[in-house]
Amino acid sequence: MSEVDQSTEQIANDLKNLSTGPVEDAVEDAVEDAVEEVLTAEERATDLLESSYSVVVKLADQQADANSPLYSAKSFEDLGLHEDLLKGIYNMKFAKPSKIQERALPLLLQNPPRNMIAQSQSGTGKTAAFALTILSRINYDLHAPQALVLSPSRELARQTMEVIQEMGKFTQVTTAQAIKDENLPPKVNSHIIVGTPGTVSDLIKRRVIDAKNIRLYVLDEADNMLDMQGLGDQSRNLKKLLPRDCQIVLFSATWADRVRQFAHEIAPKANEITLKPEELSVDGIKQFYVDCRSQSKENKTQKYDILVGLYSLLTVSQSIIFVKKRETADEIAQKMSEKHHAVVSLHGKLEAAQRDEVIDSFRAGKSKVLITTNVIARGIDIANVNMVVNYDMPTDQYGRPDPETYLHRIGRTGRFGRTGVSVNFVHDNKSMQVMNDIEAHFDRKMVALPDDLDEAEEIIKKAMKST
Ligand SMILES: Nc1ncnc2c1ncn2[C@@H]1O[C@H](COP(=O)(O)OP(=O)(O)OP(=O)(O)O)[C@@H](O)[C@H]1O
Repeated sequence: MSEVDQSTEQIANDLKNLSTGPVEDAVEDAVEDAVEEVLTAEERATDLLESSYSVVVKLADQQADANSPLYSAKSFEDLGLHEDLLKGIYNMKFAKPSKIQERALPLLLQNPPRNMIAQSQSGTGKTAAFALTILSRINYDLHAPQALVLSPSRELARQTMEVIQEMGKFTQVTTAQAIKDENLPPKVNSHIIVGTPGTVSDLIKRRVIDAKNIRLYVLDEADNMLDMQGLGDQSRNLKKLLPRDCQIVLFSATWADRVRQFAHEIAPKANEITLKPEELSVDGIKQFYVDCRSQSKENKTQKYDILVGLYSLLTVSQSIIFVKKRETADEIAQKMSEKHHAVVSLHGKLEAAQRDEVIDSFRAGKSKVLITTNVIARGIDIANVNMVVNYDMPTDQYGRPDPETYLHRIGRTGRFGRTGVSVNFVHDNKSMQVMNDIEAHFDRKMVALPDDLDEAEEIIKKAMKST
């Protein structure tokens, strides 16, 4: 058998291994469903450029010269980016690279390309780091997919696509979104594809996307995707369809130890940028909690009343309320709307078009309060969100504290040095324990708010201004 035949056969086998089920919303459904199923079974958790966090850079190639000016670039020009990209960056009002951009870009852009596993706090500009890498590596004369970016939700895929388009505005780049219900031509020849894993797998399987020229494979929120049952396999199977020398780039704010091992398997010999857990909290986000236990045994009602009591604060700017179940999101949204409070809900059970409508109106500031599940806990970047409420503390499918999800949720505020406040609702001893464990994990104290809501409001308002 010739080499070409062998690799064709390998690809055919790999295609068979890709999930053939309804994979559309696999990642987000997995996040939501896992939690919901177990709950039912049991009866059912400034200026950033001047911030002081330290970054540890581990070079896979120990011979590399860590003192090279490339490893400590101070401006976008120093990175040797093409003029068209510099125009795009400055058009977006980026004056200087953030720390992760400064550290990651020289490693990402080196030749021959090296894999990368990178970590940086939420809202610190990881998207631009991989977007610039992709835009720098595209051969614009070749009209074929050359970079593949996977995101865990359609909302994040759409947002990432917009960033890439804006950054590449002065280039000849062409892009395509591989998300549910997107109208794509029978053969996609755009340079860059951004999508969710299920849809991308399906399109490659149906040969709508030809993977043979892909030279960059980026998993954004990579720990999330690699940690999900089935989806880790899906991401790995997808990788097998890509050329051997494809550069694999994994980004996230969080990397639980158990996931790191998968990361190294999918991105062998990767350069690595890591942070310690205690460096992960964004200083600009002030973290509070309300103890709902003290006032009523009817915890559910009590939580809801407190949320409604905080409504004027929620609408000072924009806010996101995270709940565990889709039903809770809808229930609260409906109850609050009946009281003429302007809130919207977003979760994986909505139709694709509805989801787009909800997030677009929230992004445009037309709605001020968004009630949602973990489906948009990651990556969503909306500058005006200055408050996040954990109506239900984040737990995994076994009911254990989920510090990673906590960090991503609260990271929807305090973006790129902005002001942010997060408020956790504690309604029983278990949720208190979850919160205490998360506090311990990040070595960060959460401040108790007084029972008196007026007083609590004053404290939060002050924190919103002072951070
Ligand atoms: N160098 C820069 N100068 C100014 N603003 C920047 C720069 N880099 C990124 N930003 C802005 O910072 C915000 C956060 O960036 P981004 O969404 O990439 O964060 P992230 O690190 O991916 O966060 P998350 O972990 O939540 O996904 C965006 O609004 C982006 O436009």
